Amino acid sequence: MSRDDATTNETAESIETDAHADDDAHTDDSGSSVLESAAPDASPAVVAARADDDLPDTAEIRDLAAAAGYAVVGEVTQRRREDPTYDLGRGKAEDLMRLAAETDAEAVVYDGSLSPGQTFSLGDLLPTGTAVIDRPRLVLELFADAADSRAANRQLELARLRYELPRLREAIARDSGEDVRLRPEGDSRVLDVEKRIESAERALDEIADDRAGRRAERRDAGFDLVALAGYTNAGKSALARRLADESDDPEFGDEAAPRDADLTDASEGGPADGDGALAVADRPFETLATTTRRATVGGRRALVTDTVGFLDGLPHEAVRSFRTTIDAIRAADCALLVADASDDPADLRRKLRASLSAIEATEGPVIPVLSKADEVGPDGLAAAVAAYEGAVADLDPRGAPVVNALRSPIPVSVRDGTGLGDLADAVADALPTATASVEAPNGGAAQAALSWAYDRGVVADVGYGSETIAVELAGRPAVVAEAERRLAGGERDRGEGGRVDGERDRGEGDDGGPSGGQDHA
Ligand SMILES: Nc1nc2c(ncn2[C@@H]2O[C@H](COP(=O)(O)OP(=O)(O)OP(=O)(O)O)[C@@H](O)[C@H]2O)c(=O)[nH]1
Ligand SMILES: [Mg+2]
Repeated sequence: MSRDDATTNETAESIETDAHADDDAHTDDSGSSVLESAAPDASPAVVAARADDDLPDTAEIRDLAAAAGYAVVGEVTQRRREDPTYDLGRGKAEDLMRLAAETDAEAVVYDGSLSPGQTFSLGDLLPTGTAVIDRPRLVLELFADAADSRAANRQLELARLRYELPRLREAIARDSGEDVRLRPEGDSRVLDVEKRIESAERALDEIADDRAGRRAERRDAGFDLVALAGYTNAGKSALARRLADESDDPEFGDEAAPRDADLTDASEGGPADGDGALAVADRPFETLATTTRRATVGGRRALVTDTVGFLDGLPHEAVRSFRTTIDAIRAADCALLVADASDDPADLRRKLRASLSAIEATEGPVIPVLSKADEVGPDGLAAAVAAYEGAVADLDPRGAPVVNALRSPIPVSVRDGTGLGDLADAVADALPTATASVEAPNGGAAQAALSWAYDRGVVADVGYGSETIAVELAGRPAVVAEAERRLAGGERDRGEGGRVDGERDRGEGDDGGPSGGQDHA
């Protein structure tokens, strides 16, 4: 059945084997067909999806399933409103059961969040041994294979426990029937999971506190914090590599980076939180932990943090579990929201909406980056900008105040260098900046202060008079104020920065945390 045929009537639905491998498929009597070639080590799975208004597009769930090690051997899709029992309508769920049996599927990969009740009902309907993997569970499986740092493991554990808890409650309630002794509340297994959730939350709080402390230290050392955010596979890591001071990117042909260029988050106890590798690949969730590297952006000394990608269709709880990513984006002095300009505009809009909803709010400005600009012509770029504007219009600023922090979108290609200069200018413009002019008697003290200021990247110009030096300072407000104090002999108190001009000064405190007041375009 072709997709066009299927969409011609109101209850359009379809059952197919792998549409991308039609050559290998034969059609049987029931209208479903069987795919005969699957990777030998991959588990056969049938993909199922339902959408309210249109026949669902299964490209993304297929990619995710493949990345998690499934070979998609068939597909069942339906346009229909949600059914409370199976999500799919009963007839369609029975079709799914038959197709799963026919293909010996080890799993049904469901493109959506199933309630615990729906998961169990579908599991009961499917052949024994066919697992029900909904979208959030698929993501947990993907991460389970690769999480190898303390933070990533804790986040994964928390997401998994939050996912399991309502399902455990449902299982106990189902077993109990009329038996009042078997009630989920008070059941030792439920209490145990609740306890483990609390402990995982506490552990993550500690990691988050450590990271906040480290952000403050890095700001005190004069660094601007720039975070790369965006949907999975948008091109974040490729851009992070490009911005990093010395790139070791084999794909884009730059020279190798010495390891000490990486600012590892080694105290997290694992390599994935900052081994500096910044892996780039055309698959979802290549990056599973945040990584921070030094960069010079628009003349500013910055630390660029690459983050874990967002994904549409995950419950809020699951997204919240990935705190290190969310925190890094929210607390950055400037975040770059990377979106793939070569995506179909409807997909681009959906992915941007999902990313912005997950971010919710930031402390600093957000620069939208339309990546992979080399893959689209001027019309494609215009369509991407329109999709971006559509996504912003879709969101309510009360629920997602981040939309008020957005600057103008910038098309960028890491491959051919398009837009990188514009991006650097935009970042420099978005970062909190103060300027000051100081004249100090030339001597050992002034030279020491000057060297301190150089180390923190805030010296814009130095003029030598016969007995004085005139220093122009520009950079992070707190650092400029401190440099000015040191140059002036350290007599004045910190707060009385005197001639700090304070353009776009965000009133940054000594802890380096921006405290509001920034102007958003
Ligand atoms: N043509 C083109 N491809 C790009 C560009 N930037 C990234 N890509 C490709 O896009 C794919 C995804 O890039 P990544 O940098 O791994 O994307 P990501 O956002 O870090 O993805 P995750 O870590 O999986 O969330 C890779 O195949 C890159 O080679 C670009 O400027 N042009
Ligand atoms: Mg990445």
